[in-house]
Amino acid sequence: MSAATLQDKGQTFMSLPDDSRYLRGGPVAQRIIAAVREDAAIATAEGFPPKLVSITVGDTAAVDVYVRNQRAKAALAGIEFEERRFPACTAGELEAAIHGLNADPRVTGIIIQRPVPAHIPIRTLQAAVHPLKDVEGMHPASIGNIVYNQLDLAPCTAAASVELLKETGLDLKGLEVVIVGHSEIVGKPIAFLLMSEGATVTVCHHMTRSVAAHARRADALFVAVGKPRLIKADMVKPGAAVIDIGINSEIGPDGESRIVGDVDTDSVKEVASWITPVPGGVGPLTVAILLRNTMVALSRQRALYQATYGVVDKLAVGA
Ligand SMILES: NC(=O)C1=CN([C@@H]2O[C@H](COP(=O)(O)OP(=O)(O)OC[C@H]3O[C@@H](n4cnc5c(N)ncnc54)[C@H](OP(=O)(O)O)[C@@H]3O)[C@@H](O)[C@H]2O)C=CC1
Ligand SMILES: Nc1nc(=O)c2c([nH]1)NC[C@@H]1CN(c3ccc(C(=O)N[C@@H](CCC(=O)O)C(=O)O)cc3)C=[N+]21
Repeated sequence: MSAATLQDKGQTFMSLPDDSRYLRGGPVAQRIIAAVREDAAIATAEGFPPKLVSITVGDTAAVDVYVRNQRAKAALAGIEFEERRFPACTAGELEAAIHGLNADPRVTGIIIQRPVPAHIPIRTLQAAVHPLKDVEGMHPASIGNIVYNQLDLAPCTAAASVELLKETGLDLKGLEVVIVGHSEIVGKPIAFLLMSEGATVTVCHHMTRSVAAHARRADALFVAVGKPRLIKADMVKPGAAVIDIGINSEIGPDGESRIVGDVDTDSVKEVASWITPVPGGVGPLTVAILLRNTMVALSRQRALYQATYGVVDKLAVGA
C-alpha cells in the first residue's frame, strides 16, 4: 500500500462517522500477543520458558493499571509474570534485589515501574538491570541503541506510540511531528524513533514559550505530560493525527474513578483525522510491546548461552 498523504487521508476520514477517527491499540496489540504466544510456546518446549519480573516501589494509579494488564496479558501470551513489591526500602536493598534477578537464569526480563519515591535514584536502578534483561530499553546502553538506529528493543510506550502513528498510513518521511513532554521514558525516545523514520521533530516541555503555537503546526501530535485535557481543539491542526499517551486517574461525573488521557478527546476529535482513545489507545499496545521485548531479550540470552556452551568440540575436553 502506498503511504497516504495527510491531506487525502484527512479529507476521507473527516467525512466518516466519528468512530473511524479512533486509532485503537487493541487490534495491533492482539496481533503482537498472538505472535509472542507462538514464540513463547516454542521457547518453553525447548527448555527456555520466558519470565518477566516487575519491581514496584512507588504506588500510583497508572502503575496499578499497567501491572494489572501486564499480569493478564503475560498469562495470555504464556509468559510467567511475577510482581515484587517493595513498599519501604532503600536504594541499596533494591539494587541487591536487582542483582539477584540478573543472576537468576530463570528470569528473562526485569521492569522497574516508574515513578519511584524521590529518595531512590531511578537511573541507578535502571543501570543496575543487566542490559540483556532490560526489557524496557532504559539501561544507558539500551537507550543508546536507539540513537544508533538499532530499534529492535525500544522503550515500550515510545514504540507503541510510533506504531500507532504508522497505522494511519501517513508517510513519516518529512512529516511535521510535535511531541509535548520530554521524559526519558516517553518523549525523548519517541523523538529518536521518529527521527530514525525521517520525520521532522519538535519537542516541547514546561519551558516551551507556546506549546499551542508548536502543536498547531503538527501533522502528528504526541502528548505525554500527565495533565488531563491539556490539549484542546484550538491547539490541533485540522486533519492531524493525535497520539494521546497520558494515563490520568480522575473522578467522573458519575462519582466513579476513571482513566483519561492528556487530550480533550471530545473536542479534538472534531478537528483531528485520527486520535488515540484513552483507554483503548497506546496503553494496550505498550503492554504487548513489553511482552515482545521480553521475547527479544530471551533470544539474545539464548544466543549468548549458545555461543558460550554450544560448540563443545572446540574445547580441549579431557586433553
Ligand atoms: N500509555 C502508556 O503506556 C504510558 C503512559 N504514561 C503516561 O504519560 C504521562 C507522562 O508520563 P511521563 O513521561 O512518565 O511523565 P513525566 O512526569 O516524567 O514527564 C512529563 C513531561 O511533561 C512536561 N510538562 C509538564 N507540564 C507541561 C506543560 N504544561 N506543557 C508542556 N510540557 C509539560 C515535563 O516537562 P519538564 O520535565 O520540563 O517539567 C515532562 O517532560 C503520564 O500521564 C503517564 O501516566 C507514561 C508511560 C506509559
Ligand atoms: N517503567 C515504567 N514503564 C512504563 O511504561 C510505565 C511505568 N513505568 N509506570 C506507569 C506508566 C503507565 N503505563 C501504562 C501502560 C499501559 C496501560 C494500559 O494497559 N492501559 C489500558 C487499560 C486501561 C484499564 O485497564 O483500565 C488502556 O489504556 O486501555 C496503562 C498505563 C505505563 N507506564
